[in-house]
Amino acid sequence: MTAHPTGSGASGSPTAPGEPAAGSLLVDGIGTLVTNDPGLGDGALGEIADAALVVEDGRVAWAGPRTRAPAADTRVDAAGRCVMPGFVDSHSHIVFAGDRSREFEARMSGRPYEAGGIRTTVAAVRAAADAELAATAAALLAEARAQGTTTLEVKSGYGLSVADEERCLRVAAALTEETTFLGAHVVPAEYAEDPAGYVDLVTGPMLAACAPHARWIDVFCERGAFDADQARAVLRAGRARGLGVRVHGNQLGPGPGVRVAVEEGAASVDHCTHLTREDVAALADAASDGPGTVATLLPGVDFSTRQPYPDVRALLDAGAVVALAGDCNPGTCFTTSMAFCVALAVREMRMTPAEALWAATAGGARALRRTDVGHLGVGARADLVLLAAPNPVYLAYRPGVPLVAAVWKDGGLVSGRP
Ligand SMILES: N=CN[C@@H](CCC(=O)O)C(=O)O
Ligand SMILES: [Zn+2]
Repeated sequence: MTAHPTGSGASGSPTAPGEPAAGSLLVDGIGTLVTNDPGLGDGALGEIADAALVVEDGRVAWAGPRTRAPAADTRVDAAGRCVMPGFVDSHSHIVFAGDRSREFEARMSGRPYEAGGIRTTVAAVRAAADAELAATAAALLAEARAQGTTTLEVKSGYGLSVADEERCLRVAAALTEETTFLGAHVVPAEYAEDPAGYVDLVTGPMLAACAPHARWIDVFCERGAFDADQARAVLRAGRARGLGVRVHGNQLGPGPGVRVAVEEGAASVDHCTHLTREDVAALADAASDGPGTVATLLPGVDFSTRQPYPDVRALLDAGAVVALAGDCNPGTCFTTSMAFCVALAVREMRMTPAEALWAATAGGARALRRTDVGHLGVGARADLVLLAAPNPVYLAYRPGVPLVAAVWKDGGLVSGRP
């Protein structure tokens, strides 16, 4: 660290928006610092009151009480506000085209959500140019980032042909390293009479074209999409190509999604709206044995589809690892706000504010099997959020209010102003 010998902050102007910090950066005067490192501070969030944090080379170099802070080349004054790790949103479908607001309107008038709505977006994506897909996705990524998301997973799944899935993944890979091949989202209309043929396409030529752009493979294991055997075939083919596996499951009703995910060693099973006692036990067992399968809950989906919320207390009481993610998509949840999801999880699912914030940061990192994000321990990526609030409880306490004042990614200011 380029530290100065004084204990007080060095002088220097705050980093200009978009510019990476040159040299070391001291963020001083932090009212509450959330580190998610219980070795550094109080509780599961590792909270430190009246704190400071030093960034160097894009990583956290020091975190602790401000009275002991080393100086640095540049200083930012948090003026008593909260600093937390950036949100790790481990589930999104932001590469799409078209508009489904009328489908939402119909749903709010009583029509149930059905997986078939996905095909509406598939038709729009197939008709859209790459540049249109890229512009929409980049705008949504910027929107998410301005609200504190510093790691965002992005799936394909609205192309459902070799060429369209491949170009959706190329668009995603230009935005994030957390890309997921979801050719097995639903069976497209042209394969309606031959679902087995579509699984062969996904596990064969489509996977071959998409794997170079993807880190993960995913499957929607649900009535109306893919059954347990089809899901296993998809996940195994992806794993054989070196992809990590994840599953959409138990969204629309009880089903085999969780069981398949745990048995196939998936990093995460997402939705988990309808769980049996056996599902909860399987997720808890998985958590006690190796990296496990994280239960990723998507409360924005349950909100926007008028579904019940998952039984998160059963999961937490049993010892499962829980993440919260946004699932931004045009059909079931068109939000990029992780703060909104945290507020829903607290109010509607009865998570404590600390549980919800952990799940939306460290939990998301676990769901992506990442150790460099989701916390602010020494060595972590300096992905920071400065809140216009003294502590993180405000995320749920002031729902719907834009509380994110500034966002740094890898130590560089990418949104807002300190
Ligand atoms: N459940 C499956 N896929 C998306 C929905 C996509 C859509 O309806 O367009 C989800 O995560 O909710
Ligand atoms: Zn999804």
